[in-house]
Amino acid sequence: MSEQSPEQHMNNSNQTTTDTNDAATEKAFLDNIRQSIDAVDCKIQTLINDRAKLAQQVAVVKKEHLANNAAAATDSNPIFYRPEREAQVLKAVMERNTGPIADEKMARLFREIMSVCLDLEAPQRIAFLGPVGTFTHAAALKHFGKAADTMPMTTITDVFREVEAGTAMYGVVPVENSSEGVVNHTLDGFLSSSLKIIGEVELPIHQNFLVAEHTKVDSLSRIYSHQQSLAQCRHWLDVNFPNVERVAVSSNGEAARRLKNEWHSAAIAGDVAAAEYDLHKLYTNIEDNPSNTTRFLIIGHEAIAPSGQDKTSIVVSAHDKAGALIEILKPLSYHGVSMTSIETRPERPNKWAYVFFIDMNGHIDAPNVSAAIADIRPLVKDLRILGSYPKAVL
Ligand SMILES: C=C(O[C@@H]1C=C(C(=O)O)C=C[C@H]1O)C(=O)O
Repeated sequence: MSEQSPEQHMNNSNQTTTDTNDAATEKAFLDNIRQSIDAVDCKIQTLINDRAKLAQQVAVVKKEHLANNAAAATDSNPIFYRPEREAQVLKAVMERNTGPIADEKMARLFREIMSVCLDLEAPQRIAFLGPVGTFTHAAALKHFGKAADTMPMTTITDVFREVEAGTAMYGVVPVENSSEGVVNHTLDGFLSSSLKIIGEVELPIHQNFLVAEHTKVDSLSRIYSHQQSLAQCRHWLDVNFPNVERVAVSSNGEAARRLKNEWHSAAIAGDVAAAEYDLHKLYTNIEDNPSNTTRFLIIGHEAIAPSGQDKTSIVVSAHDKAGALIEILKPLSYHGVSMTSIETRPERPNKWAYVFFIDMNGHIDAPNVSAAIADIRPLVKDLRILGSYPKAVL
């Protein structure tokens, strides 16, 4: 170390004193603000617990109601989950929000608080199209919150079966993707099941390029993903990894899982898979179409009360005659009900016969919706109401 003159030393120590003073002032400021944060946290914590206690009171009322109506009850367990009420709570949070936290982020915080409150009333078992880390898993967590007990299923049919059997209380299945179209397995599931649609959830599909800690990024020889995700990132892959083999696997979750034992592979998958398998997001939002969205349905047994902003889904089996579809749609227009989607599926086992899945705005309890459906009934071979449910809020 070089010798310093007394003068230099003095200068240095003056400098240090000033720094120390600045640092001390800053620390005092921060300590002060952090004490205020601690005080606010204390209040928030007490209030969240107050909210949870109120939810427990609601649970007691629900149980008493069931006990008092035991003769009429079809099930020995009360229904704790109320999607229409949850949708109203989330909408109210967004409407009264003044910031600086964005409306949707604030609603997501409340989504998690409600999830924990509902879990306290009764843990919710939710079957979803697995494995863990798929977009359907992300949709289940988005809809029910992280306190829900999510159960991965191998196929869409398994999700329907678990909910029918009561092993799971609700199920989450994909129904349509904005670029790839409808998921036929899900629509067909309703043809052989009496389950209802009790909710919907939309998820923007953002893909990440994932690597593990041990991955040698310079020597990649394989990129795993579900074939739909590989297709959604085709252009990005052509530009960035034109010479690396793309391997389609059964799901994005499976793609992420494979990286555990392979140092020369990468995966394309969403955030839930990255977190679940502890992977690093080397590149984010690599999908070619940034507005790519998938819609999922929540299936269950109960009819849902109106939330104020609802949809109704029906499936009709049309007569095999010219103009049948036009006749079916006329009552919707006559009663001022707006149709949000229509899908056609073959009515198996009848060859060349078709069923139509029709979604419309409004709850079945709304006079115009029930009148339109009443007018459609005599025009078709069969009509089933799949459910009325709150429109996706988040
Ligand atoms: C508290 C209730 O039960 C559940 C929990 C909710 C909540 O935490 O706000 C809302 C609806 C239900 O899913 C209720 O029915 O009001």
